[in-house]
Amino acid sequence: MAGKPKLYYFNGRGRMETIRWMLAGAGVEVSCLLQELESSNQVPMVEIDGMKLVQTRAILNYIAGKHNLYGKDLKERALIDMYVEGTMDLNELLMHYPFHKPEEKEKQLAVIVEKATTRYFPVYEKALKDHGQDFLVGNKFSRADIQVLETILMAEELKSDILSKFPLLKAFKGRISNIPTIKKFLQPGSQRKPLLDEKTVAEIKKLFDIDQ
Ligand SMILES: N[C@@H](CCC(=O)N[C@@H](CS)C(=O)NCC(=O)O)C(=O)O
Repeated sequence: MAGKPKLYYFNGRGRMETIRWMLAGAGVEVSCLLQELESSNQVPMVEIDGMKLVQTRAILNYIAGKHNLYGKDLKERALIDMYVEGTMDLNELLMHYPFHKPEEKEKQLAVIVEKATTRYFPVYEKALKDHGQDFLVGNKFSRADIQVLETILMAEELKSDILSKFPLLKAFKGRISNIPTIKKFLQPGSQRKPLLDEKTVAEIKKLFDIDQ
């Protein structure tokens, strides 16, 4: 039997966090290897099924395909990709937020809130309204549900009422958070990482030579 996937990354969210979410949603346990991470490594890197995979999307696609989280046919996959790519655009802004200078943060938060509430969340709200189902695509739990929930929770950390104009998305958040694998991941002690603190931000900036 193949062992647990090994995750190579720093001890924080970054691009690995969505991979952690995906594996958790699929009910897969992981090992995390932090000590082997150097700035010359391409990360995130995941050792899985005899492969050492880099590139976040390639890793996510593999895990989602392997665990039946990627739709039943090409059309469902296209919809899932569409929702996932949107949420990854927003996630990218949220991920970078802790790295902004204190004096830039207010402006950056306004950009995030504006984009979330006018560009991205309305698409999910409309999809849920139009088909009236519990999940975003194909009436079945998929990676789109996992990734949209991850992004919603990150956005709420910065603005707790960000879903106030999105009642269906709010109900969706409650439903997906209650799926047993996700519920477990949301509890303390899981591999889920907290919002980056200043000390970790400084360490990451140093590791990757980021001057922001
Ligand atoms: N396209 C790659 C981007 C990987 C990436 O940018 N990784 C960051 C850490 S999360 C990094 O290595 N930054 C430092 C650098 O690019 O030199 C992916 O999605 O995995």
